[in-house]
Amino acid sequence: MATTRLANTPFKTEYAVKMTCDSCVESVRNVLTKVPGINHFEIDLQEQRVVIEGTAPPSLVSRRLKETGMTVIVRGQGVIRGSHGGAAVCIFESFTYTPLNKDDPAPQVKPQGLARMVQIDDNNCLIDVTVQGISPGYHGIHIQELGDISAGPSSTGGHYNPENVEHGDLEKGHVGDLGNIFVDENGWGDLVVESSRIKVWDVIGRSMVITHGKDDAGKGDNEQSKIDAHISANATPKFSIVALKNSSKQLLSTSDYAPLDLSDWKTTLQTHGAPSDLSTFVDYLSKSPTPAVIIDNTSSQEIASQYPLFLKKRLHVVTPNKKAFSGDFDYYKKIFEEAARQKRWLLHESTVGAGLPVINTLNDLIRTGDKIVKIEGIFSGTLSYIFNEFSSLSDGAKKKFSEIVRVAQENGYTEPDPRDDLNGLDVARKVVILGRIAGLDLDLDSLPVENIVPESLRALPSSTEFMERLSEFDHHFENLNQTAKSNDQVLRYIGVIDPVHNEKSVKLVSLPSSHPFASLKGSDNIISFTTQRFPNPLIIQGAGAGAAVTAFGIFSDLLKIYDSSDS
Ligand SMILES: NC(=O)C1=CN([C@@H]2O[C@H](COP(=O)(O)OP(=O)(O)OC[C@H]3O[C@@H](n4cnc5c(N)ncnc54)[C@H](OP(=O)(O)O)[C@@H]3O)[C@@H](O)[C@H]2O)C=CC1
Ligand SMILES: N[C@@H](CC=O)C(=O)O
Repeated sequence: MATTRLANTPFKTEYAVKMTCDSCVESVRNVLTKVPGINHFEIDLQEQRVVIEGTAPPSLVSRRLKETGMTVIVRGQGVIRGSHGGAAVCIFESFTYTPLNKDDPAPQVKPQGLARMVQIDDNNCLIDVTVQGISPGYHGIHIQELGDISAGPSSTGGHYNPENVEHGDLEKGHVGDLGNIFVDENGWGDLVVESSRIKVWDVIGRSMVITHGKDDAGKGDNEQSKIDAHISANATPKFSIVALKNSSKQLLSTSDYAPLDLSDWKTTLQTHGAPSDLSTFVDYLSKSPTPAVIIDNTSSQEIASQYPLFLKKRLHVVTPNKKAFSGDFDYYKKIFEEAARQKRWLLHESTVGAGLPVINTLNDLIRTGDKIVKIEGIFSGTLSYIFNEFSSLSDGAKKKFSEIVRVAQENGYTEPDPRDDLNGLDVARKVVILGRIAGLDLDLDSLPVENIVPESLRALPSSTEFMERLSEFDHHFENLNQTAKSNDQVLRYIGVIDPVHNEKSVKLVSLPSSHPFASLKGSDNIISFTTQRFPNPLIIQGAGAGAAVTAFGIFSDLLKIYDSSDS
């Protein structure tokens, strides 16, 4: 079954060869006279057709012909005498592909392709695959067990594996393991394989899937490699981190964009990192042979102001950083326009509610034509945690306000400076972000925000000093709490957007215990969307701060890019 072995029975193959002149014909003739197993051939310049009879495998013939620089496609095969063994065609379409800008006059090439399968004799099946519009590099290609493509690759089952063996290569792996197709920098790729294990009549009615990643042919150093190399239709894709930076140092991988060793990344970054330089960092990423995403995990305005540059350099952007989306309104519009122009994603699900699907839900409500009546919620994990701990109607030993703020900081809920939570600015930013998505021309200056940082602590130069002195105000917060409690109420810090009555605010309120916001736990956020379709509000609730859930939100944005990315 090796690709250069001659077939047992002579057969006829027709190739489309892009020949433009007599010298092309001469080159083809030269090649064909040297390939073993060719009994007879005819070359037709006008029809750009070459017909070959013999036992030479088409994979070998087409490889040799392509070495002349001409485009070669296997057009069809058949036996010379006697009955035909059977043939089938599989058309590749991208299940998840959506052009980023449907109005673009020059939309990206839609991923598509074709696999022709011909049973060239009783034993050998020839599969000839051509694809276009796929990201450059190697992609695994498999015949799948099922032909159900109703849910794209995920409904096609596993690799076709009638011999019940481990995942591997064409020789010994699943019968459906065809190896990898190589796609060039223009998005074109082809592959010709011959297999004595595949029979056309066995695979008709099944399906084929081309994966985003390279197939490791079962040679990976993990258990999954023996099953599907982590690239089956349902597997979570793997991303490579090839560049890393903080405000002082950066690490870039080598010219082959191999993943960085992250086992002790903090030390490696500190000890081996080069001085931080955003421009070399972005240049390096922009030259990646596969689609690259820059993840801005800072709260830096400086980084947020560089998004147009990232997008121009054809990088997708994913971020939990609220600055770009809640700052200057013109800049906000500009970055989305640039993203559309460059056909890059600019995703920021975790800017509101960390990993909770808040922005997605709001976008979906609006895109499907719903009318937003009111959005209100507890948008700060920090303030939720603080007031859930500090203000409840149950009795029992309570911690002081300043102690609770310290725990919120230790748990990673707070902004780098907790005053950015307590002053309401972080909630205000989230309210602005949601308001803008809902179509309001909203900005931070026009939003009434209640700042609960005691006045004399606002100008302190460092967050450390602020934390040291916050206890001086424990009695002030305790008084607020007792007043609420005496009315059977609890303190909660909420944000409200009411487009119908043009009201918006961010404030500390007292709510009765029956209110859904009163019974929150931990650092949970709660966001309630009242819409025309949802007069009883659609409510999203769950942890709204902390490393794990924020990383989940970022990861889900990455998956969205992965799912749509063939460019
Ligand atoms: N924590 C949470 O629960 C959530 C956070 N977010 C958002 O996520 C972002 C990060 O928050 P968090 O991880 O808590 O913050 P941290 O302060 O813990 O981390 C910020 C990181 O950004 C780096 N950084 C700052 N400026 C630059 C720069 N100019 N270039 C490169 N790196 C820089 C810092 O590096 P260095 O140490 O060198 O300064 C640090 O590593 C913020 O925008 C926040 O609002 C969103 C949802 C939830
Ligand atoms: N500090 C923020 C983190 C997320 O944006 C919060 O407490 O919610």
